[in-house]
Formats: sequence, structure tokens, C-alpha cells
Amino acid sequence: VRGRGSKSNANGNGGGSLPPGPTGLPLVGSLPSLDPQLHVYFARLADRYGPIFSIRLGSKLGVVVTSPSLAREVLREQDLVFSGRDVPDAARSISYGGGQNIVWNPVGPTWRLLRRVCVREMLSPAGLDNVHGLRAREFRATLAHLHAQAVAAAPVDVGAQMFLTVMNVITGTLWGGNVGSDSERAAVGKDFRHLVAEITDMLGAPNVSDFFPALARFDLQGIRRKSDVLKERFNQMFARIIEQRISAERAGGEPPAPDFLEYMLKLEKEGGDGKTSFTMTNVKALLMDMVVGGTETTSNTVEWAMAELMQKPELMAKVRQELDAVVGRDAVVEESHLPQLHYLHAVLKETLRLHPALPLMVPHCPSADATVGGYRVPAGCRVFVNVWAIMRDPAVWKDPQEFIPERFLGGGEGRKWDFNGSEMDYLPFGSGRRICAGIAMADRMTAYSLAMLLQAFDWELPAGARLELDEKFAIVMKKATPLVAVPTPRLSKPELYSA
Ligand code: HEM
Repeated sequence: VRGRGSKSNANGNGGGSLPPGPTGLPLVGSLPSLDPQLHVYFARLADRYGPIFSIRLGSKLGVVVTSPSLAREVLREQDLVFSGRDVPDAARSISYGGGQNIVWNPVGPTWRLLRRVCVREMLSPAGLDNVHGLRAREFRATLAHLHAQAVAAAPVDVGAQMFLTVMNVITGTLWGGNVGSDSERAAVGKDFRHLVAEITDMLGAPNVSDFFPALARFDLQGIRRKSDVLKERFNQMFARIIEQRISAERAGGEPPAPDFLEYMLKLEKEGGDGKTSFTMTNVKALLMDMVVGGTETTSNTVEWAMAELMQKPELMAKVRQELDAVVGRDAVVEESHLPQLHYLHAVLKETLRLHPALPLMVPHCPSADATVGGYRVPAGCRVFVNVWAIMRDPAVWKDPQEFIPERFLGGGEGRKWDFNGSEMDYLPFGSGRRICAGIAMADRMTAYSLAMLLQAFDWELPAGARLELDEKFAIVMKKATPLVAVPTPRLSKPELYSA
């Protein structure tokens, strides 16, 4: 066990002792034993070394926090010091250099402006209300598509379908729903899904350039080259959409709907908010944030919820009972029904407890040496908060491995387990100033999606298929095997399914 009293360097200068942790080998540290299921591997090490441990991966020092009280120290009490990011090599290109978007920007005037633009203008509950019609249209289109599948008794890849829906809603909110025909949009959607999956796989994959920054310029695994290619494909798509909008404006005619792109282009024209500039690169980097940060996270959550419920028919029956009482079968579920669907919300909370979309969040990076749990955490190291393990801690959660939505009903045993990171033992969206920027959107989209899937259809596995709940870590938590199921209509009249 390394740690106590050790004087370390390479992200660990100065006095005090580092958190304990595996000794590892000279030069490579613990790299040879690294498990791709990083969240599980870190949880195992926490069992051995305690709720804060350090791990050397190449020349990089990682510090992993696995308890509510230490998460509080990092995310709340020392929020500002810990709010930096250690930008992985794979993210440099897709974030337009790291300083242009929200996710990978250090906290500072640009990050503040970008977050304000998103959280206030687009992703606030009021901003979302403004584009309620767009979501309703997209959901009706999905409903009609699923009905066609149901009539043909064709299996549906639930995650893929939800990805398309979420992506259409997000891109519609960003730049309006007017990009091409339906078939063109479906093709773009498929393309997007592959691109986003490739990006999240790349961000979750071990990269020599991150472990040995001195070797980064050689790009030994070719990850940066791949990331440049992916970024360019997005970039061209964004550039085309922006160009279309600007030329439509120049040509006069109907003013465009007041969507997010419109707002951003106005801000760009004005050169920012007076304190910080806002450039066309920021516009594209923000579009990237929303498309990459908002799609898989949301659609995977819905897929996990469906898989859990299909595994437990008695819970599925409870969701249906609530839907039948609130909506019935003679109408289609609408967003206005969502506040009354308490059990459904509890199902989603429990899904995010067991299967948080970002099990290690997005790693933080202290801007100065700090002390956590009595140990020294050096500036520049990579700090992981293992929310996956915290939300399965038997000291906090009764039967932590069991899927029990009821624990979130009746005020959650007197606790305020919400999405705002108020309690440090439930933080699927993080906590503190870097908390997820898209909570309101994620909340509505997951609830609306799950409600629609379950109110309008019964779902069964294709003959001979087996349901499993294995995880695959790739920065975003995916289901190792996609959930494929066959829908059967359950609304009273076929006309209800038409878009
Ligand atoms: C179920 C869905 C989602 C989950 C569980 C989730 C969770 C998270 C988490 C854990 C973080 C990192 C917090 C940290 O580093 O401390 C994050 C960051 C972020 N999320 Fe989400 N997210 C979801 C959906 C969305 C959506 C729909 C959007 C936007 C459309 C979005 C945009 C962002 C952005 C921009 C950040 C970076 C914030 C920053 O670095 O300041 N997320 N999210």
C-alpha cells in the first residue's frame, strides 16, 4: 500500500500524504491491472483501500472518492478548487480545443457565459415549455413508427429508437425541426448515433496519451486522429445547418422560429455579453455539448428502465395501473400528464440510482493542492467520484442491488433525493457548480419516453431471447446487449397512433 507519508511527484509535489492505494509497477503504475469496467474496478479498490484512494496510471495520478461525506468535500465544500477538468486527449478535438464548450472548459467567464446561455435560454423549464409542441410532434412520430412495428410484429431496438427521438428533440430545440425530409432526418439520426457512440467509446477507452502526456504527440493508438475525423464530420453538419440559417436570413422572408441557434447567432453577432466574447466556434462547440451530452445519457436511461421493468412484471403492472388511472387507454399520454405520474418518476429515480448514465461523472481536476478526508490531493490530478458505488452503498441503501422504486416514494424516507444533488448519497447528475446542465430536459425526456412506451404498448422479448442487465462502461454506461423487444398495441383505437 502506497500513500501515507509518501512524498510524491508528477501531479503530487509537496508535503502531506497521498491517499492510500495500490503500489503498482514502476513507470506504468496500475495500468496493467486496469479493468475496462472502470466503475466496478474502482469500487473493488475502494473496498480494499477505503473511501478515498489514489491510483497511478502511467505518469498520471488518479484520486477516487467513494463516500457521500468525501463527495461533499469535493463537490460542495471545495467546489471551486475541484471544478476544473483534466481534458482527455480524445476530447480535445471534439471540444474544439477544450476551451470553447461547457463540458471541458475550466470554470471561468467563458464557461459561465456558455452555461448561462444553455441553462437559462434553452434548458430551463420555461425554455422547454416554449418548445413543448416540438416534443409532442416528435413523440407522435415515434408512436406512429412503433405502431407500424407492432402491426408487423417486428422487434424494436429500444435504445436506438429512443436515441432517435431524443436526438430529434434536442436538434429540433437547437435549430428547429426543419432540416430536410423525414427520411433525410432518419438517415442523419442513424449517422449521429454511430458518431456519438464512437465518441463515448473513445472517451471511455484507456489512452496512452492520457497516461503518459509526454507521449501524447505520438498518438500511439491513433485515438486523436480518429477523434479529429469524428469532429470534422460533426463540424461539417453544424456548419451546413448554420450556413442554411444565415442564408435564409439574408434572403429575407419568414423570420425563423426563436430557437436556440437563433439566440446564439444573435449573441455571436453582438460579440458576447460585454464581458466575454462568443464566437462561431462557441456556437458549434455548444451544439456538440448538447448532442453528445444529452442523447445517449437520456436514451440509455430509458432503455435501462424498460429492461428493469420487463424483468419485474409486478412493477411494470404498477406503472401501467398509474398510467391507466391518469391517462386511460382512450387517449395518448401528453407531457401535461407527467407531474401526476409519481410511480413512474420513482422508477426513473431508481433506474438512475442503479444505472447512472455517467457512473464516474465527468472527472474533476483540482486547480491547487487540496486536502480531502485528511489526505493531500495534488493540483492537476484526475478526481473521480464513483457515484455508481455510492448509490449502491449498503450503509445507505437497504438491499442496494435490488430495483425498488418504492424507496423514492413518500418523501424517500424523509430524505430529499432529487436530481439537484441536494443529498450526497444520491447524485446521478452530480452536485455543485458543475452539476449537469440538462437536468430539466433529461427529466422530461426520460419520463415522457417511458410513459409513452408503456402506456401505448405491451412489450415482449422475441421468442428464445433472454433478458440480461450487464453493463458496459464507456464514460457513459451502456447496456452490454441492446434491449430488443416486440411491441403490441394497448390503446383502445388504432387512430390514436397516427402522427
Ligand atoms: C439522464 C440523463 C443525464 C444524466 C444522468 C446526466 C448526468 C450528468 C453528469 C453526472 C454530469 C457531470 C457532472 C460533473 O462533472 O460534476 C453531466 C454534465 C453535463 N450534462 Fe448531463 N446528464 C444527462 C442528460 C443531459 C442532457 C439532456 C443535456 C443537454 C441537452 C446534458 C448536458 C450536460 C452538460 C452540458 C454537462 C457539463 C456541465 C459542466 O461541465 O459544467 N446532460 N451530466
